[in-house]
Amino acid sequence: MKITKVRLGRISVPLRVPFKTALRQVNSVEDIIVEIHTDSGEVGFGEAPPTGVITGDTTGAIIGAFQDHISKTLVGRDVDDFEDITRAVQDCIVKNSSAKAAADMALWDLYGKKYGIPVYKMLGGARNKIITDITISVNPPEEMARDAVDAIRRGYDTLKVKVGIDPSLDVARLAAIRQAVGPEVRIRIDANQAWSPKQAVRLLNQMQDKGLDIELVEQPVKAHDYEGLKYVTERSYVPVLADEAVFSVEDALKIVQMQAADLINIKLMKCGGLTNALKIATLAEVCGVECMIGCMLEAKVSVNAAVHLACARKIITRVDLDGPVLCSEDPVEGGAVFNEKEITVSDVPGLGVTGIQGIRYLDD
Ligand SMILES: C[C@H](N)C(=O)N[C@H](CCC(=O)O)C(=O)O
Ligand SMILES: [Mg+2]
Repeated sequence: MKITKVRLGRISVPLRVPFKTALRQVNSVEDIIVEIHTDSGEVGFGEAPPTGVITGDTTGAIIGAFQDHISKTLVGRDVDDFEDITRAVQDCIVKNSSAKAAADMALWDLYGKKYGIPVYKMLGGARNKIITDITISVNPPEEMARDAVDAIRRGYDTLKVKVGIDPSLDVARLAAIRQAVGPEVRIRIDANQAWSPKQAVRLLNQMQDKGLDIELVEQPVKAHDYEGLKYVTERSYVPVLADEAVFSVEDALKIVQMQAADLINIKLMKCGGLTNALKIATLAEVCGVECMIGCMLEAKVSVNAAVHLACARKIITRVDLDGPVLCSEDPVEGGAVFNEKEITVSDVPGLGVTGIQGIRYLDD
C-alpha cells in the first residue's frame, strides 16, 4: 500500500454555545482535514485544529507543515514501513504537533485498514465504550450553574468546569454549580494556566473547606512552571492533573520524576498523534500514574482517533472527549458513535471514518 497523495481541506462546524476558557473564546471549530491517499484506493483520514494559544499551531502553520515537510516525507512511502514512516513524520519538522497528529492518525487508519483490524484492538483493545465529561465554559456563576443543570439534563454525570477569568469569582462559580447540580455529580475544574501557585493553593483549599468536592484540577499554573505545579500538588487537597505542561513523552517523564502532578492529560494534538500518545500511556502505566484523554475543540475525525486510544488502555481512567458534543452538527460519517456521554468505538478496520461532509479542499 503505497502513499500516492496527501490532500488537505478545511471544515467549519458551529458550536452549540460559545466555548470560553481562561485562554480563549471560540464560536466554531475551524479545522484542517488531511487525507492520505494510497495506490490501493484506501484513504486515511486525519484532522488538525489550530489551537494557537496552547500548541502554537495556526491554520497557516498546519498547512505549511504539510506542504513544506510532511507531505514530501510521506508520498512514495509504503504504509508497511510503519515504524519508519511514523518516525519520519515526527522527525521531518520540529514542533507542529497538531499537523503531526493528523498525519500520524491517518497512517494508523491506513495500517488498520490494510490488516483488517480496528485501531483500538491493535493498541490493546481494553473496552469498546467510554464515558466522557462535558465542559462548562467560564462565565458568571449563575450562567454556569444554568449550563451545568442543562448538561445534567442531557445525561452527563461529570462536568469539566472552566475557571480562571477573574479568579476572585472562581469559588463562587463552583459553589453555584455544586448547589445547582447536587452532591452526586462529579466536578473537575480546569484553570488553563490562569492561577499563580499560591493563588491556586488558596482557591483549591477554600473549595475544599466549603465541601465543594472537586475531583481534580487541571493545569492550575503556567505550562512551563513545573516547580509551581509541584508546589500546588504538594499543598492542595484537590488532585492535580498536568495538561499544557505535558506535550511530549519527555515532559511526561519529567512530571512523573518530579512528582509535579498526580495525573496526566494526554492529547493527540500536544504529543503529535497516537504513536506518541501510546508511549505516554505506557510510561504512565509503568509508573502507576492515571491518565485523562482530552481533546482541543475538535470535530469527530481526530476525537475519534483519541476514542480508539481511550478504548485501548485502562490506564486512561478519565475521558474529556466532548469536542463533537459541543458542536451543533456532525459532518463526519462513520467512526465512534457519540450518544451524549456514552461513546462507542467503531469495530470497522482502521479508525472507521468513511467520509466528511463539507470539506473545502485546498487544491480545488
Ligand atoms: C474541549 C475540551 N473539553 C477542553 O476543554 N480542552 C481544553 C482546551 C481546548 C481548546 O482551547 O481548544 C483543555 O483541556 O484545556
Ligand atoms: Mg485542560
